[in-house]
Amino acid sequence: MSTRPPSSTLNGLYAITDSQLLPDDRTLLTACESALSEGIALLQYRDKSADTARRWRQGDALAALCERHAVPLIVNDDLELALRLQQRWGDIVGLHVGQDDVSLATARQRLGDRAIVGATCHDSPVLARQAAESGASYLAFGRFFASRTKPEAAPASLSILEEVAHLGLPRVAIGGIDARTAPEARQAGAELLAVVHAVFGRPDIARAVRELKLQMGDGASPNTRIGRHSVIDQR
Ligand SMILES: Cc1ncc(COP(=O)(O)OP(=O)(O)O)c(N)n1
Ligand SMILES: Cc1ncsc1CCOP(=O)(O)O
Ligand SMILES: [Mg+2]
Repeated sequence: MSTRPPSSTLNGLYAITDSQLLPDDRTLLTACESALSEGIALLQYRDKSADTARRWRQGDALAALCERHAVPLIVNDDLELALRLQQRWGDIVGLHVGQDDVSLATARQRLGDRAIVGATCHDSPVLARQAAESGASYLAFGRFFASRTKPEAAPASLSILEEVAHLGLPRVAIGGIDARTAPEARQAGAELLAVVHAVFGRPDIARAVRELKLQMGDGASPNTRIGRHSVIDQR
């Protein structure tokens, strides 16, 4: 019944925006354009502010950018924003939910079977199984290394990635991923490496993406393109 992408189709670098590192529209869009031009698998819009108008404006502009690059835009936390953007931009828009956000089952039900809906599972095989059963498109684990963006996130061991391999969903590693730690996370089994600071905290974003992809090795080139060569169309 599910039309979720098979695990082999989500693979590569997953860049996540940060409203402190990218404080205004122009900085945000220029930075994301640079990252997208170098080839990322997914872009997440993560804005913790209470400014709904800004989130809609920026989300809409990012969706336009992502559509041009045929890369999915994943909204963090905000189901209503994801739904609004989905109405306008279609299934290029997805959602990431954590354990304190709207439930994965609700998100899946409201966004439909074709949307990418990802879930935070920290370092828990139980949460991972529940997320898989509730329709997650990918499972995110971490933080694995010291994170400048979210230092308070609970630490996790890379061994969780192997433990959940049997679920057959793409595994995301997050937290302190950079060019130095990327090979370790990749070798431990992560299909996707989610990165804030090592992309958007760097002065040359295109170069940062190139370096990370180099360290990720084979398969770091995105293959999640939406459009004529879409994994979504191929499902
Ligand atoms: C890819 C990815 N993985 C994990 C998270 C963290 O989500 P959450 O636990 O809801 O924490 P916040 O990001 O909302 O602070 C994520 N955003 N993306
Ligand atoms: C959102 C989130 N969840 C766990 S760590 C983290 C932040 C990752 O940012 P960085 O790549 O800068 O460590
Ligand atoms: Mg959240």
